[in-house]
Amino acid sequence: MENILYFDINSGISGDMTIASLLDLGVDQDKFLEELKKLKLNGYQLEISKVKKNGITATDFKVILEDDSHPDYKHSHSSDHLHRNFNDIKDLINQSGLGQKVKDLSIKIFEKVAEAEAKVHNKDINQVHFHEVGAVDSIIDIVGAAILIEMLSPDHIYASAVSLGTGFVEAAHGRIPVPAPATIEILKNIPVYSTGVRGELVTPTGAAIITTLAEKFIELPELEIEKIAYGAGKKDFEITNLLRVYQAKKKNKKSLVILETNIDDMSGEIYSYLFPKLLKSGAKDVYLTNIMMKKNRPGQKLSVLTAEKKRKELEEIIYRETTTLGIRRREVERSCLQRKHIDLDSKFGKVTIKAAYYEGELIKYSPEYEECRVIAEKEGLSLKYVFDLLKKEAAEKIF
Ligand SMILES: O=C([S-])c1cc(C(=O)S)c[n+]([C@@H]2O[C@H](COP(=O)(O)O)[C@@H](O)[C@H]2O)c1
Ligand code: NI
Repeated sequence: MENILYFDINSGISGDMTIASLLDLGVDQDKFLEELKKLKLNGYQLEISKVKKNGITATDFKVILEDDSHPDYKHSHSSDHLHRNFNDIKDLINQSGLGQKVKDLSIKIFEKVAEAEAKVHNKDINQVHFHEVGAVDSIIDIVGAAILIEMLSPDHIYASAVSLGTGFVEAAHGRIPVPAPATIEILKNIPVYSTGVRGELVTPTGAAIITTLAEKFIELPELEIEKIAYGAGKKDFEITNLLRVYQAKKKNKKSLVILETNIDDMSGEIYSYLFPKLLKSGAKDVYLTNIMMKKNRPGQKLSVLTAEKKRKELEEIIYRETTTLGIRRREVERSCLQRKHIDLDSKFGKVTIKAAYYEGELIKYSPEYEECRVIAEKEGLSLKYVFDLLKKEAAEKIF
């Protein structure tokens, strides 16, 4: 089973909503606050409370800024927002006592905001001065989200498509359109939509956090939901302003890819060269099926089963080594038994026994074919005899 976090972004996302929703999952608040203190940042208080939004109980996370005469809260000319650049923020994070994973994740999130700001304002990433996003509350939101993710340590994080909002919002730059330019820049190539709700549902911080965390933006996949949590948004819109997150389990079904191509004009010798080459390069299985093709030509369907990360390399081999001009591909799910390799001290010496378990129960085992073949040849015995003998020995000595 894999641990999954799924963010349901039906009314947008901001930094404080992310923290609130993750806290609402029930993580140890004291430990979270202890970790945050490792960031050498002063001049703020945190308030974590339960609130009701349209009758739904949610966690609210507030950063309350203290007296702005504090050294950590220097005024800018235009507002009470501190102007830090990306390097200042990186230094602040790197000089903290936080764990390396939290530091790396926090910097990655800030980098997204910096890149987006640089693009929008046509500046170099290190020249960008964060306004709102440089302020204490955004640093807390981003580093806090990284701390909570590290504390929860999910195997995978997924999110829904992102609901954006419309209209205009007051920012340090003036009255800017919703989604804010930095927000929509960060959300390029991510599925987004608008239901026409007036208001800024997604902030640059929220966009940067979720695009850094989520592996995929997908509809809710097949999951067993264990906990449902709500993080409250500060503003009230015509919709309930909540970020919902599911903590769930997913059965360990492996997703693989099948590459297929039909071939009617290739010598058999090529296949005998191709098969070991594909297997050595990461194919999990390679097989042929006899087919009757167009123009009544008998042919072969070549099928190659592989993990997605090996797909491109295997496709290149198929293109270079065969006569095909095109390859079909489709994702397939595979379940598999847990397997163990066990050493057997047999009468022929050490032999590997492959054992297979279904939900922890041993259901089959067999001696390794290659090792049996070598023994059969060396001893002048039939392969079947060696197999049967070793299986019996394994039953007596191991199982
Ligand atoms: O300060 C920055 S980086 C900033 C840039 C932009 C652009 O789109 S450009 C917009 N804003 C607005 O500031 C507030 C706060 O955002 P947080 O991410 O800190 O919550 C929000 O309204 C943004 O649209 C800030
Ligand atoms: Ni900006």
